[in-house]
Amino acid sequence: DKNMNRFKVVVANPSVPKIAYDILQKHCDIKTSTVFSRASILQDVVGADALFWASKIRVDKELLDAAGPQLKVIGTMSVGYDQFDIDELKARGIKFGNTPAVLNNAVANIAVMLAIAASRRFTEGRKHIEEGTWINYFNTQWMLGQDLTGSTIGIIGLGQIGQAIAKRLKGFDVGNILYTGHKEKPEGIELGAKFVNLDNLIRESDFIFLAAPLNNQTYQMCNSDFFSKTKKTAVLVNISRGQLVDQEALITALKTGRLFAAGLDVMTPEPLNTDNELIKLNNVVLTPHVGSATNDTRNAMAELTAKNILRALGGAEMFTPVF
Ligand SMILES: O=CC(=O)O
Repeated sequence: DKNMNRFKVVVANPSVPKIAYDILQKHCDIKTSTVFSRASILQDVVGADALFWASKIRVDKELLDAAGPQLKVIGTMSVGYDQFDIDELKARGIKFGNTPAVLNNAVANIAVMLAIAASRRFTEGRKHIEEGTWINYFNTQWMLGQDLTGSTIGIIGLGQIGQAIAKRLKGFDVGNILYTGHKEKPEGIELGAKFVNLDNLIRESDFIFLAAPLNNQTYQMCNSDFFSKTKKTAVLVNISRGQLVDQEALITALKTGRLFAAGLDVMTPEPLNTDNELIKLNNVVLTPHVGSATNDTRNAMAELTAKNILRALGGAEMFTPVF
């Protein structure tokens, strides 16, 4: 039987780059889930040895039960993995990997873009052009923004993306770089970044970057208490997950001048409802969760996920295991 020792892999997204198929095809039979519905994916995963996940659909007990006990490997084509029931995966001895590192540059770049766009009033300026309210006399006080140069930067989560953000901002001659997280990091020392508690970071930062994963510790960490301590001139940038922010509290802070502006690549829900207040606010810059969305980065993520899956199916350690 020529199919002996071949594995069954389910790719849970029809848009996964071809390179993943080229890699997996050598040792696997691939089934691609063509519809983004939980019901159809629950059927497609039946009998899979491995899952190639590129989906927000939750991988929980129900889905793992549907797949069956032969399922031993999952690779997610993302760095975040909040859609997975980690305890359930561990209990079943499933090897699990994500795609860190390969998306650091693309995501850090969009973080810097959002910081500058928000602090320099991109949305408001664009509206003035469109609506014909671009004033035709020279007003030295029109459309003034906040400086990145000389500012105090606060990074919540100095992981690989947080570090890539810090490295870039040094090129803008920022002042101090502060960070917070569960522990002080050697990389922080190398970057000349100072480990502080969250309270100090909120109070002192001119720009606050959210670069921490979504988990029980970070869920809704930016709440009304958080925004009661920010500088009124501060800019918030979120490239992590929308659920780190109490969005109603953020909107209130933006409307009442508790916060100068926000640049958000992530929000709740995604996609955002078209009548959401965030879209109406002049001091918000939005991008539709496209931090890693470049050709090269998505190809690299697909390649790494496929290689991780093959390694684990062959009994070796993944290149980038979560566990
Ligand atoms: O949000 C995207 C990712 O986690 O890679």
